[in-house]
Amino acid sequence: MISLKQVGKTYGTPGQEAFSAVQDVSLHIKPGSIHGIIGESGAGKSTLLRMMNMLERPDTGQVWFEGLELTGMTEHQLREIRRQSGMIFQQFNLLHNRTVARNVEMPLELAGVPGKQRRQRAEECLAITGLTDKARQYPAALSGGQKQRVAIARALAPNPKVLLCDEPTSSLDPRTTIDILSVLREINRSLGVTIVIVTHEMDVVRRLCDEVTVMEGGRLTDQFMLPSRGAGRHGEGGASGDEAALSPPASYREQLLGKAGERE
Ligand SMILES: Nc1ncnc2c1ncn2[C@@H]1O[C@H](COP(=O)(O)OP(=O)(O)OP(=O)(O)O)[C@@H](O)[C@H]1O
Repeated sequence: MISLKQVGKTYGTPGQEAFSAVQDVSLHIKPGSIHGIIGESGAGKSTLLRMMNMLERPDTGQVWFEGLELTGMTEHQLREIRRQSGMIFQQFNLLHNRTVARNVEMPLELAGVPGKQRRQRAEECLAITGLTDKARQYPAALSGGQKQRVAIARALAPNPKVLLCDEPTSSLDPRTTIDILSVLREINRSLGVTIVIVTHEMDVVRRLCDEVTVMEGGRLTDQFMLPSRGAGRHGEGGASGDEAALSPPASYREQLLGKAGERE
């Protein structure tokens, strides 16, 4: 699905000290999987995610998407590829002067899809995320969890193969986090959409992911599969987001596999 081959990214302008945000990372995202990228603040997780659809161009290495090498493509060529990869963010990024339905229609408008088709697709996507009754509301009238559902519906509108999720639950309370994770899980299960999710919360990985990559100081320091997603694995709490954020990266494997193992 997506392969990163020895990618690296350095930030900085001439005259400033360069900062190496990601170094020599190789990673393969399997089709149909839910892949977590976990690590502390500044570890390079978002940069890595944004390189997957070339919103951030790597300085070194290659990015492959569905057998196509993106690294040499022009912005014009990348636009089509980006339609196949929806993105969602911590802060939802909705347009406040548009209704919920018109937010969801937005990527279709940009792609030149005719109005009737757009409205129909927006309805379908809002049904998938359980927001049919909110179509005519404005974002200001919605809760955080509902706003994120709108953002997910909008990302789904162009029928992407993958959803790239950058800390999608970090501004939500624990109950709403669980709701959003179940929406993502259902999208993966019923529509076959591959999901890549960046998070600093151990519990998000534990509840949702099949495989996890650990980032530390711009480098990939560990990668492992999680036991198959069963009722036991989803049902229990484990470390809270705050505890997880304080955990040293070296212990992610132990904590994730240990906790999952206990419940098996
Ligand atoms: N556009 C930029 N210009 C300069 N430095 C940047 C830029 N974007 C990111 N960085 C730096 O690169 C490093 C990695 O950032 P990145 O956002 O990828 O990390 P992260 O693991 O996602 O962190 P967080 O969880 O806090 O978002 C950080 O030190 C950050 O300050």
